Amino acid sequence: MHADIVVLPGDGIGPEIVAATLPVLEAVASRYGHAFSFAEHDIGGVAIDRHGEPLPAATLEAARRADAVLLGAVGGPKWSDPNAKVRPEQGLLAIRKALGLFANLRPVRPHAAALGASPIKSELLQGVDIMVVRELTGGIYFGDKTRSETEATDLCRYSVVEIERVVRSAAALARARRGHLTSVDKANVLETSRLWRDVTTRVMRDEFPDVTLEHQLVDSMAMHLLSKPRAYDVIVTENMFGDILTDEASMLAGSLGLLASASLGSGKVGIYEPIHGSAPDIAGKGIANPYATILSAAMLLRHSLGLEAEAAAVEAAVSSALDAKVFTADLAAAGQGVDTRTAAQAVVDRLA
Ligand SMILES: NC(=O)c1ccc[n+]([C@@H]2O[C@H](COP(=O)([O-])OP(=O)(O)OC[C@H]3O[C@@H](n4cnc5c(N)ncnc54)[C@H](O)[C@@H]3O)[C@@H](O)[C@H]2O)c1
Ligand SMILES: CC(C)[C@H](C(=O)O)[C@@H](O)C(=O)O
Ligand SMILES: [Mg+2]
Repeated sequence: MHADIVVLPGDGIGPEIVAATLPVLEAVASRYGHAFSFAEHDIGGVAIDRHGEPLPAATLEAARRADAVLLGAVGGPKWSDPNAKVRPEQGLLAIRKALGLFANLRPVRPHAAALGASPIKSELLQGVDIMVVRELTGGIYFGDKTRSETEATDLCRYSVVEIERVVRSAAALARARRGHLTSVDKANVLETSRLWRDVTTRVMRDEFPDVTLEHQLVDSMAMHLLSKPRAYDVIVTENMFGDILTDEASMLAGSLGLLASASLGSGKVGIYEPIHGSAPDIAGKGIANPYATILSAAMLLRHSLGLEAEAAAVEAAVSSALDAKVFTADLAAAGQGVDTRTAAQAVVDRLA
């Protein structure tokens, strides 16, 4: 098949991990007889520097026309002045919203060879396989904001429709997996969470009676996630809770550099990006872990291009590289670790 992939490297380690991932997609294309074309565009801080805005119209237009979007990361100290008028992160939020990507799938599957990198006891991690579905275009991220000399506000708003559609996405995934959905909210305090709980209960009762539903408050969820991670199958939650819980969940896998994501809507185009950020502390050193981005490319093959065998081959190649202890510094023993390109090459070699 032929596919047009828009590539948005962004800032910090973004260009490094994206450059490491494109050869993996090229290797897939050559092994399976596909033709992928890559068109690079600016987003985030680099777009502010070059175009004065974090999401240039040309970037959004290209993304709309593409089959899929592969993104690195945005942001960094250069653009983090609290009084700055425009921020790199606005570009990311704007493209998610503009493309209607309301469901952000973040799989958490600790790999046996990397268990030693996790601060959690290995016996709690065996067999952990969680899919977090984070609502991505609503909630406090997108509500009205105000700021005066003496106070500031961020409005948290959810509509019934916004909750229904993401719960349906998560429940469909649960049905195809182990049949269990955990909905995370703060219904003991927040009105938006009480609506979330009511809508979720109704959708599950009426449309997914075969999927078991459990409600969990977000604070205790943060604890249970580390103390009994095997108890979870699919977790669905609102935007900010999902952001925070998935960075926490990365510690089950051993590194933020291992967690991939797919941002999906009702159309064909999705954005595929690691869950981590631009990692300013290691940017430019060539040592970032590329596996999260490579695994995001696997999700791109699966969800936007429908290439299941190819996606599975990329995942198997990453697993095999991990089995062979091809570890970047975040996974390796102190003072050790291969560079970004070496890790990515190990994946390419296994696909050849
Ligand atoms: N999707 C995105 O583009 C995205 C996501 C999160 C944060 N950010 C932005 O990134 C900037 C930095 O944020 P932060 O430092 O809080 O979070 P971060 O995720 O960039 O980094 C947190 C820690 O994890 C490490 N890390 C992250 N990715 C890694 C990788 N692939 N390999 C090895 N180590 C890795 C970093 O070195 C750092 O120590 C901020 O501007 C933030 O807004 C962007
Ligand atoms: C950079 C930021 C806007 C973003 C988010 O909060 O969605 C990031 O943390 C993520 O997880 O993708
Ligand atoms: Mg985040």
